[in-house]
Amino acid sequence: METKVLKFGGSSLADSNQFKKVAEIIKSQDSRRYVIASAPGKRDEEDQKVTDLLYKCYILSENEEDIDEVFKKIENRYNGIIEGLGLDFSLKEEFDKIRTSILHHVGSDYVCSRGEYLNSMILAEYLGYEFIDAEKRILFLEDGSFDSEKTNLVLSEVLKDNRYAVIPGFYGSMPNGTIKTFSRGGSDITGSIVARAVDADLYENWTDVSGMLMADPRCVENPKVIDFITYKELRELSYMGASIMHEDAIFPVKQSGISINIRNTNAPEDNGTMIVPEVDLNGADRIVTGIAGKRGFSTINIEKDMMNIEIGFGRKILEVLENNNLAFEHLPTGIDTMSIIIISDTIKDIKEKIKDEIYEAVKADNVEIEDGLAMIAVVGRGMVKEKGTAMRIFSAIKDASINIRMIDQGSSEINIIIGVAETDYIPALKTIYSEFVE
Ligand SMILES: Nc1ncnc2c1ncn2[C@@H]1O[C@H](COP(=O)(O)OP(=O)(O)O)[C@@H](O)[C@H]1O
Ligand SMILES: N[C@@H](CC(=O)OP(=O)(O)O)C(=O)O
Repeated sequence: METKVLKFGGSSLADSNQFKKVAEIIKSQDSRRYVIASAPGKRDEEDQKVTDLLYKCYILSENEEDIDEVFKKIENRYNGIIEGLGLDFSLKEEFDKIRTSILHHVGSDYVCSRGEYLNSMILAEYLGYEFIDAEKRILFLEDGSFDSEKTNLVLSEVLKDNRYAVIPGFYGSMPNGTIKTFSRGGSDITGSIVARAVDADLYENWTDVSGMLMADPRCVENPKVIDFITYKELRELSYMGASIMHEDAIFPVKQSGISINIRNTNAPEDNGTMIVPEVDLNGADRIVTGIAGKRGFSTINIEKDMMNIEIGFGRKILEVLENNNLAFEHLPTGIDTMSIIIISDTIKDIKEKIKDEIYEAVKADNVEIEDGLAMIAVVGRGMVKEKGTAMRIFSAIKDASINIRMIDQGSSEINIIIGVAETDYIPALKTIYSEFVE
């Protein structure tokens, strides 16, 4: 029998009307057997996500402030859904337990995870599916990383006895039993983990847009939908800010070669985007599959005459970063210069320390740290066989009178990354999009 795993994001489960659409989608195919639910998301621009409200309660309680007003808002969200669906079902005992836990200062991960826990209970009740908790089934290791193999064993064992089930997204357990969440947006990862555990034929990721778009719709007007995209391209784009899917959601399905179909809960008739292991390169009808970007990067510029012949120069610099627990994004080099691109937030409080340590480590002539950089990734499997793509990007940027501050091309040749000033970020995205799409 065909098996599909479906993940519904917060926007798809934000109120009872959305729940009804979701149930209709699930019930329309017998193969739609395992459902991962997120916490209720925003109903409109001004609304708040339940995960954010829960976190607010956690902070209030930590500061010994009253949580009642915010906690009431959370209860009202769930009670509104239950009433709207006409269910004879109450979460009162669960609310009391969570409230008491918050007042007793349980960990923030436990508090934030309750959004998906409660929403999944309602959805299971509404569908008549089994509720299978992620606690003790999605497992983390002592160091906080995800325990992929053990989870796969435990989860496949539980799910093989349940033909239809709802599983909360976003969290699992530490070896000592406490709840741990993935980073924000992590229900996408849970969906991928479940798809692997049941060896699904397809992982459907249901959201509020009709697939992965060629650019962020908040920056470019009406971007086109991507029909097919490879795991590798998706990883590049999601890491660089195409926030439709969590950047780590690809790994569990990649191990079994399961495709992901991004679909729109509000337009279920649309085909959406298929994310596949590989597609025939000659089949790529576009050179560029998608464009994504992020603001908030800094550059550490290091100058030293003849650094090019100094053995161990790079290692000494990277050691400074490692000793300060800093990851770097890119490392463009010249003959006597090296630049390190780094996320601004990670370095903001230790800039002078890092500069001093680099001076000390390599006896540099000059070290400067510059903020305000945005990075844009132009990604496409079609770029490998096409000449002149870089030239087209650069001339489009030049024609828009934008200065390029950094260039990096990955060795797989499926992406070109450029750095521009944050103020030039949106104009640069727009001009690259119109060069390749319009
Ligand atoms: N390249 C892109 N394609 C589609 N959506 C994108 C892209 N980049 C950013 N987004 C944003 O991602 C949103 C969907 O992700 P998210 O809010 O996490 O949904 P969900 O609540 O369903 O998990 C879209 O509404 C859109 O604003
Ligand atoms: N509710 C969590 C996890 C999640 O994945 O949500 P969503 O599917 O709405 O992005 C968050 O807001 O981060």
